[in-house]
Amino acid sequence: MQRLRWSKGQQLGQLHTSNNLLLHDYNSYILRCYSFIHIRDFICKMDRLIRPFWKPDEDRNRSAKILCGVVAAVYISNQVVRKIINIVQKQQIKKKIQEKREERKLSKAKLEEHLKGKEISTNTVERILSLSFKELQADLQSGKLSAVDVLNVYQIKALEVDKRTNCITEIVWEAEETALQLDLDRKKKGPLYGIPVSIKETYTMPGYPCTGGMMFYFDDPVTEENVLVQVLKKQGAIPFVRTNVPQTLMTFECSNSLYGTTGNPYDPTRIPGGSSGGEAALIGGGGSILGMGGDIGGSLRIPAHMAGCCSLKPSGGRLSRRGQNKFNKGETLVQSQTGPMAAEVDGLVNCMRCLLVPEMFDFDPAVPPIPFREEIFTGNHKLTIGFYIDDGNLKAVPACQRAVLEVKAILESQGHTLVPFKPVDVHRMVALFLKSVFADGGKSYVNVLEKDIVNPSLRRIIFAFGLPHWFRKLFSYVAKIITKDQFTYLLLQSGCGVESVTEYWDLAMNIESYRTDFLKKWRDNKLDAVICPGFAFTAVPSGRVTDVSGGVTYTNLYNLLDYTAGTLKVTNVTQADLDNFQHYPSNTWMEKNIKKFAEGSKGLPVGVQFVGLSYQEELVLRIMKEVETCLHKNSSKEKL
Ligand SMILES: CCCCCCCC/C=C\CCCCCCCC(=O)NCC(=O)O
Repeated sequence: MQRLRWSKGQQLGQLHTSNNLLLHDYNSYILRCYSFIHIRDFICKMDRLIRPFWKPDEDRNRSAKILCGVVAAVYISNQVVRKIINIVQKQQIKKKIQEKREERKLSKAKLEEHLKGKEISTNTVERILSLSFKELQADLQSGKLSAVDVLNVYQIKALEVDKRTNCITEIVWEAEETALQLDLDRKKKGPLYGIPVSIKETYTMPGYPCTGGMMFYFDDPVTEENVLVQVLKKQGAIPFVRTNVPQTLMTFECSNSLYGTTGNPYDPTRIPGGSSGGEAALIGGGGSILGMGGDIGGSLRIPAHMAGCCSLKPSGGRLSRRGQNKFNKGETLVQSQTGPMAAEVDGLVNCMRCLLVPEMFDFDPAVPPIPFREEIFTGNHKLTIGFYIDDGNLKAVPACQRAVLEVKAILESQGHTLVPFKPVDVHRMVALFLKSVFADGGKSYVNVLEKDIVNPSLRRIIFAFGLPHWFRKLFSYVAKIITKDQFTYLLLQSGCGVESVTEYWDLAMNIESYRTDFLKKWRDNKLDAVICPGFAFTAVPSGRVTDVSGGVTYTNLYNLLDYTAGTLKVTNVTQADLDNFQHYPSNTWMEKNIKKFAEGSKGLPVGVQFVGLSYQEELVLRIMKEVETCLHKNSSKEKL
């Protein structure tokens, strides 16, 4: 592997000699030209070179013309060579993608064959799949069920869900061996003994690619196992499949050229959300009871809401981030946080309980050593909870509004006090967020995607991110006039990132000042927690995410604040919700798109978000559990 640097020290990224040799050599040559030959020296040299070809008495204009011609010819041929190399490279990538797809297909077929050979009865499958998290845990602990039986049943169901949604990227082949070992060693049962766990593709596991949906990272060697995977295994859990993500992870589409597009288990023509979309599709479809994901702008919560499961985005690095999402490591103002996803809140609670243990604090000393605080989770004092259905950017669609109001009624019936709340200026917030996550103007993503087949859903945005900053900023005003969308304007403006260290420090200070203002409002309202829409809308058709990307303000607010936030599926879209669209505004481009994409959305899941201050994971889980119990959701294993 070699590293290539632009003259100003900008890192282009890691290049794999196998893949990029041709372009690497060519790039090095061109870079050397740009870096080492000062332009004036270059012109002098050219001047000396061509001087013998013109007569001394001739006009210098002629030499200037020749010089310009030569420079233009060099520039054009440079572009042509680059284009040709790019085309050749893309062909190689396409071939490789095809090979990998075949390998994955074969691997899944092989597992299917293996499971068929075991002749597991439909009865056993249905019985095990119908167990709630607690029941499954109890049956495994008591020895009523073996780890291998449970694993095989979930493998069967996972493959079935995968056929409809394409949510699995890799089968974890050592899972069965692990289960057999656990069954043999019954005395040493960890609390998660025999629980199969699905793992997001961005979690490092040696032997498995960790790409974030980007071909560029496919051959990156994975040496270190993700800390949470290590702890889960120590607690007896069995990682059994790895799941799909969107290309770059910075969208909620869940599609990439390497693994393809993941569909929603409720309607495979629609998105499952992202970036932990493969996880949500699998869990929402019943193929996994517990999974692990990550979230920098909503990636744990958007998919839980759209594909019908629950998730928790912890705060403050409460769970180790080591070995997850290596793709934007240098960006530390808003960080991607790891967290669990599950079919029921009990899955989230048990997972947190089993992760917040000395082993994790030992593996990653950067994690604050705070164990799971049972007293907060089981507390029963009455709370003051803020609620809102419109964050001031995009109004939530009728189904998402209704879901919040239903949860509000449930919480009131439990004796809590619900008060209206409005977040502090979300446009100010999203500008800070976009400036942070695209601090380099999106350059690192654009560079990496130059060597990939760009997902169709990202093409427009990648093109925009490739334009010069001055043009993007100018165009943002035009876009604002055309779309009337503040978010589109901000994506183009703030997506340009920062120009200097001073600007980066200012950005950090402005984030702090937003956090201060928000906390003041929270304290003024004497809030313990907040409930709000899981997202602005329910699952949209695949390929259309950039047409409605403004919905992200409902989730990324709590990343910028670094608060705890969980999502729970509470209802499904009804005909009445769709009829209520007549009251939904259609002033802006995104509002019109949201309305259009809602057609045919009846039956889709709808989640609600539960928010607490930093380090309030136990409190948020307590409220989620209370609501889930009231909803009589002992099990979210809906038959789809
Ligand atoms: C330069 C390429 C970037 C492509 C993405 C552009 C889409 C822009 C729209 C909205 C921006 C913010 C979306 C954030 C989505 C959340 C994803 C997330 O949380 N990922 C983190 C993770 O998976 O760890």
